[in-house]
Amino acid sequence: MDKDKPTMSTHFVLHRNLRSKVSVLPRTLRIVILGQAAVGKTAMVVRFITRRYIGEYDPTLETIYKHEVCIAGDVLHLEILDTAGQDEDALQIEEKIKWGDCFLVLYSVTDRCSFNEVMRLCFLVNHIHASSSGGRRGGAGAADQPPPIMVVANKKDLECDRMVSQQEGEGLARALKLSFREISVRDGLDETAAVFHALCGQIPQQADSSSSSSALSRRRVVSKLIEKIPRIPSGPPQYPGWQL
Ligand SMILES: Nc1nc2c(ncn2[C@@H]2O[C@H](COP(=O)(O)OP(=O)(O)OP(=O)(O)O)[C@@H](O)[C@H]2O)c(=O)[nH]1
Repeated sequence: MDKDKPTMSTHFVLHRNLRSKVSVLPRTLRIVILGQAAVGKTAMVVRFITRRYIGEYDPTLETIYKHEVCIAGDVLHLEILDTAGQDEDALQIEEKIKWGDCFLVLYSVTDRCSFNEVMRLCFLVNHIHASSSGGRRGGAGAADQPPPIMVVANKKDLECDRMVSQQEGEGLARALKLSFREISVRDGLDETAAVFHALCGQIPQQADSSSSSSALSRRRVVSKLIEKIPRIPSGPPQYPGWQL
């Protein structure tokens, strides 16, 4: 492998020779990034896809990023919805949650309000997914399970401004029975990539989430709204303010 090649991570890059060894059909996995404004949602997605760190704050208009990864020999097409942290109406957030297969709920360790919002967002995700799977019981497959959610604490590099301890974050995630990571998107490229890796690893192997009946019915409902969100194709878009 060419060490000098500007790729995002050796664990995640899909090389041509690897592609030929993969036996299963690629699956599409939709990840929704939730969290209050300025917690680092856009910085995290862009860091994961391009390795670059955005040092400037530009409030997000919703964007869907597309990216391809190979995890444990399984090719995944990722569609990552970077939501706007600004207030939005309940219907909009519901549509986005219905669109997703799995979720990263972010807060900043320097912002207690963003931490306080985590529990509400996690309950919302579980509630909306439970309702949209039609209350079916006893069915097989991932549609009846709560969707994978990971709680992510960002900006741990800002120790002097810390308002939420790591123990508090771990305690909340434990109470919600969710996985938890504390990271610095600014300082930690590998730990940022590991968040996505771990989330993808929580998806049941047998579940082709892009074609299950409940996923399809959810998506019919939300497709009109989501089509309005700009899509960023693979490859690094150029923004001012990016640093390596
Ligand atoms: N120190 C530090 N700053 C960070 C880190 N991650 C993101 N930031 C900064 O936090 C600010 C907000 O980051 P964004 O990624 O725009 O936040 P967002 O959650 O997408 O915000 P909205 O678009 O309003 O929802 C930017 O100035 C980033 O550079 C980090 O790990 N450490």
